[in-house]
Amino acid sequence: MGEAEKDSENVGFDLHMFSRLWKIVRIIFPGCYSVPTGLFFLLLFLCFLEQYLAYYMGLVPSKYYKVFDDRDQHEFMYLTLRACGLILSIACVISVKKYVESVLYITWRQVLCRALHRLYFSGFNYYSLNILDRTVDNPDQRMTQDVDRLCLTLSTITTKVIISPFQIGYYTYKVFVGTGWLGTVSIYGLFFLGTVVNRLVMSPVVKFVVKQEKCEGNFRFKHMQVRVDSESISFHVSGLVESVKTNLSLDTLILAQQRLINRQILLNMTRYIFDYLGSIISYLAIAIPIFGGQFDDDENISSIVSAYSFVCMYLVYSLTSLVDLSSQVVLLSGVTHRVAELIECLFKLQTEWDITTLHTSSSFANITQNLQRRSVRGEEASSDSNCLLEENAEKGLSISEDDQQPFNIAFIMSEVDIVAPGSTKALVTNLHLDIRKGDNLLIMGPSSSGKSSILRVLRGLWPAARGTVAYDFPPGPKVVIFLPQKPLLTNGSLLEQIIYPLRQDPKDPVSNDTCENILSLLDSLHMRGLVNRAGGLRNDPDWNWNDALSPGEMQRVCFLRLLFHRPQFALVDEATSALSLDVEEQLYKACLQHNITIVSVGHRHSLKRYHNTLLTLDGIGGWKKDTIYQECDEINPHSERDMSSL
Ligand SMILES: Nc1ncnc2c1ncn2[C@@H]1O[C@H](COP(=O)(O)OP(=O)(O)OP(=O)(O)O)[C@@H](O)[C@H]1O
Repeated sequence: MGEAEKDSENVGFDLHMFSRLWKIVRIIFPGCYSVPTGLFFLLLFLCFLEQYLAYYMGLVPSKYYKVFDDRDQHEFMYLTLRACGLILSIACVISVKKYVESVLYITWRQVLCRALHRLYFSGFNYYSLNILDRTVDNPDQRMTQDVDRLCLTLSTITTKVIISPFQIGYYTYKVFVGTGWLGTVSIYGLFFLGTVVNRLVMSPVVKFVVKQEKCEGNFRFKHMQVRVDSESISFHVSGLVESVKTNLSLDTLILAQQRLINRQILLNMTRYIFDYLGSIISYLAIAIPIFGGQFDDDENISSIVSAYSFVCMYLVYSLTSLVDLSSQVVLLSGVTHRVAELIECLFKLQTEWDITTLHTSSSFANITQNLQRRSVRGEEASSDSNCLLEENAEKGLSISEDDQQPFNIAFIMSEVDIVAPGSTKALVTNLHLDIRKGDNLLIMGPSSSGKSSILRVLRGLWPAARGTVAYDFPPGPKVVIFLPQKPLLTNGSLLEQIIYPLRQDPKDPVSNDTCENILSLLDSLHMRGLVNRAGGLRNDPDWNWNDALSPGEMQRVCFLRLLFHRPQFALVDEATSALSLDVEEQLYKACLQHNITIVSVGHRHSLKRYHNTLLTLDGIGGWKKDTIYQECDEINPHSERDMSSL
């Protein structure tokens, strides 16, 4: 059983649930003067007002009894008018209360989701959570559906829970005055019995809610897979396979729902038993003073019974409505556990990320300072690479916040072992590598030998199993850009694809000159047709770019990012594998012309022409570095074609 499964087995309606709920409450109430706090107190006020009006409304029937007994027509008219006023006020208060409740629910949802997004998109938490750390299932579902249910349930039950003590206290006093201690105790006895039975029945149901939510997430994910990969599935004519698998995840979900429903039978049974017992017990409570002779024979029993039965019933109602909340509390407990688990995991990843970032940048500073010291001492470098490092250090390799400043070294890897997550076998061992300006590096090797993994470790997605990885440069596309193996296209216009990872600021739109540059870049790659298809550069065609473009077009669009941003370093993973050699040459030479230092991962030998160092992995942990000697004109970006347009 996995760690995640063990955790979902250990959930219930207990102290752990309350401590997790408290964490969430601290997020959804960001401060004393925040909107959610204001809305919450307004809601509380409306709830009290509703109760106040309900009390007077409840006494109206008993007053009618008295009016009829007295044959008082004038009082009857007055009472009717008063009742109409009360009805109008209570209807207004309840509808405004429901409105505020809904606004509070969506405000909480926004606050909680934004807090989760902040953590999720901080550093590489989204990557770690989805790829590396598997302790939390379906984070997407937790942030969408579970947060929604949590906020909705919380907004409907919190005020009930808060005003209950006041409501119960007041009606207990009234019942005690009317029926004495025996009536009060019998009502309370019923409530405590109901609470104990409910607590026993409720707690085991929580884990079934958690399981059902998990299956719900898996089911949705399966549908999402089919949506994203519909073309590939169609090529395999594998609709039947996907249909079977989707039905399988549906069946698992239905089974989980059925199990939950089975458990809920008992919960509902106890709930309704206590509901109906409640309606009887109020009359039993009134019977005590009546049969006990507390009222005189000539007293108007029917109006007294009506008045007392109202307070008794209201006390019973207040108590049983707490018990009635059990099914909502079960749901709340289930989603609280799921959302809190996500928050806890994100906090853990955030802490790890902060430590790693601190470690890598301080390692970088230490390494570069050591290099400087060594060069001052005049130590002889033992290898070519050391010579170069020292050369760079002497030039004053300072890491600055300014992304326009030239960076001589972007990354340093020293004695690094790379191990894939969940594996024990090293893909690459004792790797020494520094990515420095002007040294275009090509990484080759058999499939699965760990070529992309080197980029993952450089990017900080995977930790190095041993050794030091150091990098320290400002974020943003002007210093370093990575192009992953799978082209990444976002939603939005063609312009947004090319300026990615920057985004259009609606207040400061991309200038016409920049658009002209982008258009000429697209022209030079014969991609003007795409601009027309997308309805213009700035137009959002509202399509899924991954479905709308061919793999070659996707690679060309992604590569154009490099030529648009012109970073100092570009680390590209098989970014031209779907392109013709012609286009590959055109793109690489443009990069060289713009003085972009390239680190490429690839299989094609044609790539050697654009690099001067070759790192070859042997697939069993070993590696070697060689210099690639070029014919002079081979790497001359101007030799064959004028690249100025790019
Ligand atoms: N997220 C992951 N979790 C666990 N193992 C992984 C993960 N990603 C990759 N691996 C494993 O790491 C190994 C190296 O993968 P990598 O992507 O670095 O290979 P590669 O040399 O780039 O291969 P190719 O040439 O086929 O792209 C593979 O065996 C792969 O299965």
